[in-house]
Amino acid sequence: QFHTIKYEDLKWDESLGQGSFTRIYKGYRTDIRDGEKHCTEVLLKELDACHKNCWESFFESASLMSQISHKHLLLVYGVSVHGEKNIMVQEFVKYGALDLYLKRGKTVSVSWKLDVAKQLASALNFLEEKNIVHGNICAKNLLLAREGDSSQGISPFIKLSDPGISLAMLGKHVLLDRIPWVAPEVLISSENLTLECDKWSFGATVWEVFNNGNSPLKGYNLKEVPKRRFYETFQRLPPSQWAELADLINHCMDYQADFRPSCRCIIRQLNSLITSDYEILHSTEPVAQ
Ligand SMILES: N#Cc1ccc(Nc2nc(N)cc(-n3cnc(CCO)c3)n2)cc1
Repeated sequence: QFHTIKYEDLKWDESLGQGSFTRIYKGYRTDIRDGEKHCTEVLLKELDACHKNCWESFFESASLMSQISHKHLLLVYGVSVHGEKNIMVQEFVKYGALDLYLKRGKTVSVSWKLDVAKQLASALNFLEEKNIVHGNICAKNLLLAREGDSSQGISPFIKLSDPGISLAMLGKHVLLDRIPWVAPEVLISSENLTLECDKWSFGATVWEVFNNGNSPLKGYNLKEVPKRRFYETFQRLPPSQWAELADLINHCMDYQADFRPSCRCIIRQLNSLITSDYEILHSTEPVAQ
């Protein structure tokens, strides 16, 4: 169900950070194709040795991404096992995780943000049609392959990363850390992980993109108020001043899973968001009059 890659064909470069129970590195993979030696830039995602009991879930995530291909889904070349090391070899996506890109203070236009939302919605629609639940939709798992340039009319290009270790394997504290991306019903039991949960996470991710990568509950992480209160009191994320966008986000983040919109409905609503007036009224950069 996935390609195995020889450890000796991999070379580690700099460390790029970490995910849940994993560390990521820039790296290179040498392979011989049609008699020629190729050296490809790759992203090496290594499962922490102390969580090696999660290796099945780690490889399940790799296998999921290897079995389906879509332009907005990350390409996973395969996996490599070497002693205690479990490594997923992914395509190296040029600009990395979208949350960090946005936090770095890159000003992007409203239409740039809408393009990203539409691309994520099309990836989700593809998964929904195949009845595949991702389970970890968030801006950190959106990878930016092309920056885009609104002055040249070039749109950004994102790829949805692998879901990583499944929620069922993660401890309660990791699940609490995923509020408000994780759907409320999943917090009760990871058995409740369905396609509808990805709609909830989609809403939280669109909120992040339109709030320049800011964490939705930044002020909330105070110790005295446990994050679970956010769900127990049916709270909502601070609404965007763009009413139609706020409605779409709240519709996706409906506490009733079956009230959440289908992907087709999400795509229709995104396409109906007219950027023109909003762009002029609210854009940060001056719009040519
Ligand atoms: N400076 C810089 C820079 C960093 C990284 C990349 N490239 C890349 N390619 C991938 N396939 C996956 C990731 N990645 C990043 N964070 C996660 C964890 C959350 O999924 C995964 N980054 C490019 C530039």
